Amino acid sequence: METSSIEQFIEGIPKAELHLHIEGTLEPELMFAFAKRNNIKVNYENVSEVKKAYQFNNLQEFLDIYYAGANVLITEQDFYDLTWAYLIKVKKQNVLHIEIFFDPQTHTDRGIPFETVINGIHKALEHGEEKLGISYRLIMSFLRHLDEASAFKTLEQSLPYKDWITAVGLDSSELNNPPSKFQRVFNKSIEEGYITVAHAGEEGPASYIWEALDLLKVDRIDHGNRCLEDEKLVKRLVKNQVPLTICPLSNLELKVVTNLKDHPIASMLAKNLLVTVNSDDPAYFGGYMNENYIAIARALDLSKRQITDLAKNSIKASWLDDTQKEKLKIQIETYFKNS
Ligand SMILES: Nc1ncnc2[nH]cnc12
Ligand SMILES: [Zn+2]
Repeated sequence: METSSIEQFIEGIPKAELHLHIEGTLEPELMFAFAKRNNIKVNYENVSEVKKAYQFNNLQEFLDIYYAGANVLITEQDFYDLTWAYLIKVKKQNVLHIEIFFDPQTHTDRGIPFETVINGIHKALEHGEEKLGISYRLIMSFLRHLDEASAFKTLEQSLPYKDWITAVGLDSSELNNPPSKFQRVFNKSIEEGYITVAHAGEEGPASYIWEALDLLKVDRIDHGNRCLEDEKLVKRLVKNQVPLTICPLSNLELKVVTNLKDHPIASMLAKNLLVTVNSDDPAYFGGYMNENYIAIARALDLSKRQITDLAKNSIKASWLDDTQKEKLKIQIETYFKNS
């Protein structure tokens, strides 16, 4: 049997995506299409001008452009089309399961009803499951630069759609917005039956990861890069096998790391942390799932065995039921053996 290249191996391996903001999949072409049909002015003349503007020195510089981009999303059809375009992309990348974020406040704060947003996304996800065979979970993320009252209002708005939403998350500007700011909202979310996750340790200190674990009772940490600064924290994450949803190209583009060769994923794997590879905001950071896997595999010279373990981690860290997890892990291992 001819052995496949590492790129071919990555392209074909079954995998799950656990850290993806649907608003971060807004490709410039789609931005212009939505702007045109909704009669909205975009700050750029054309696609290449948009791409040129996507140069960031930190998280905040990215967020400013990302929230401006989301202004073109108005109708249920826009949210449907955005989600559908993402599903088509990941289907081609052998992604079998997705657990994705949406940020309701980005839209409700500009007068778009909560129901418009969730109806469009939910409809596309249902069609994706039915027609493309991609299973999914939806995570409603609170914007941490806004106040607790706004998060509580968003939680209230979500309750009629509880059956469509598995978890709540926490994203946006991390520095000076610690998880503790949202402890009461997260407690109430747990009472309502939601699982919890939070972005922590992307730019913020390791103490924010402790807070996410102890105060927000999170099931996974999104990013978590800076956990390595605290040995006691690493021990806790390893012992409880708390998943970290790592986003290599996002880290590079937002200058969380200066070079992928120095990415902490290598020492995370060595320490037996439960790490997964994800795309975060692929339209802004230059790559979906496979591009992220390929970039990190090339930079760190990962073996097919290590890539297989990362793909299996994505299943282990997901909220699929145990039977489905076993089935998919066997599918991934069989792929490895036949490669
Ligand atoms: N990488 C990221 N960190 C925090 N908030 C975000 N919202 C979208 N992408 C994000
Ligand atoms: Zn993110």
